[in-house]
Amino acid sequence: MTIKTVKDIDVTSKRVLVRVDFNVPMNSDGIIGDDTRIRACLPTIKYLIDKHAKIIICSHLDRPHGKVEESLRLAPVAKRLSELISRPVRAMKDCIGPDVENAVSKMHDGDVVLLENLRFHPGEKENDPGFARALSRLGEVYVNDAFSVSHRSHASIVGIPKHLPAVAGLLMENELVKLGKLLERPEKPFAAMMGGAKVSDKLGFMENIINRVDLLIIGGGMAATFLKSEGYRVGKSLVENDRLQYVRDLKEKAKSLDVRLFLPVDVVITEDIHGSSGTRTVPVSDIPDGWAIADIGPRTISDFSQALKECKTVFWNGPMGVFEIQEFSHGTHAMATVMSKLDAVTVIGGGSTVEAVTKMGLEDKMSHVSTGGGATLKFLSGETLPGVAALSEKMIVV
Ligand SMILES: Nc1ncnc2c1ncn2[C@@H]1O[C@H](COP(=O)(O)OP(=O)(O)O)[C@@H](O)[C@H]1O
Ligand SMILES: O=C(OP(=O)(O)O)[C@H](O)COP(=O)(O)O
Repeated sequence: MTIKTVKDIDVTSKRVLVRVDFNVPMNSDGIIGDDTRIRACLPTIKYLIDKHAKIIICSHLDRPHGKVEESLRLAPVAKRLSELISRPVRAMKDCIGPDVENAVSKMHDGDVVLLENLRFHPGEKENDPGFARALSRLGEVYVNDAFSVSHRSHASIVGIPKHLPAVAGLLMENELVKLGKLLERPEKPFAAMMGGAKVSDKLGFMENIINRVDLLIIGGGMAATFLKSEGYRVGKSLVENDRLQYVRDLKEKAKSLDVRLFLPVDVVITEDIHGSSGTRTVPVSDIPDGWAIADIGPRTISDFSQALKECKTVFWNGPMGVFEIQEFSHGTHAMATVMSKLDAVTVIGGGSTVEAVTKMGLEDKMSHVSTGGGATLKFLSGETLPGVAALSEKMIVV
């Protein structure tokens, strides 16, 4: 499939609606913890500025469940973007409606506006046709530069392209080219290391990636569901109780495909995942009721490190523990350090995983830092992302 990019169409003086993923870590004071995802979109935004387009940017932030949450407004992101491109970025109070349409109609060439969090409207997640239509009225051309959310069939991803010429942004193009190479011929052994907290989403993608990898390494918030499926007591750890049989089936499939599965053998536990109480390191068989897994333990770090050292290709998505809290960051830091020293193709993906690796200053030691977590996992499973399928295809003249 050959898709059109922003360079294949005329954007000069046009209203260009750009879907990005500015879902960045931000605290309650609006301080952005890691701006990687904003910087990643700069090539597209700067290209459009150079071409004198009118640039209307839209994004989600976190998961506000279809209603306004003051702490999830995008104004701090507009401020950061403005600093990065050294020009004003107007933050709108909504993403659709007469005020937005009015503001957009008054834009000059080279102006940049950032619409409010798309997920304040339930229509975004529901892919409501009316919401998609209202968004599409703002632009004359649509650019998808949000690779990391293109696994979601949301209105701004698959709905808008029904109404506007739809092309890929330069970040999207870069992700597809780099990850496409990995997908074509991954040098073996190929490992996927999975962690993080979006357990049910990522479990869904695992049954496909398992066909491609030789090793599957499970840590972070994914681990407890696997351990519980083997009969371990996991206290109040993050568990997807309705996916236990799915996980058992997945393990059977791994066995039949000769995929080696690595699970934690010891874990760091806590009574309070937010870090205010003490911690203990225990074998996975000794997790008391009322305690939760917050990180992988030292024996597990050693096992996982040994396993990774055998590999020629490694994809890692999802922190090994609640890395935002220092006591629970050792597993994530250890795996990042090991990956940075491997003689292998190393790909990391996902907002939190990239944040952890960037904070350690190790991003340049990886072969590719993908903005996507779930999206990258789905792409590397060989599935077409709905957001990519929705883009206009290039005509190849033979
Ligand atoms: N054992 C665990 N229990 C609960 N949350 C965890 C655990 N391990 C990691 N996490 C959390 O997972 C979150 C990131 O998950 P996720 O969004 O799936 O990763 P990514 O953004 O890299 O795709 C982090 O905020 C981290 O604190
Ligand atoms: O952070 C994201 O994905 P990731 O956690 O897979 O890296 C994207 O912004 C998608 O967010 P979503 O998983 O709430 O749809």
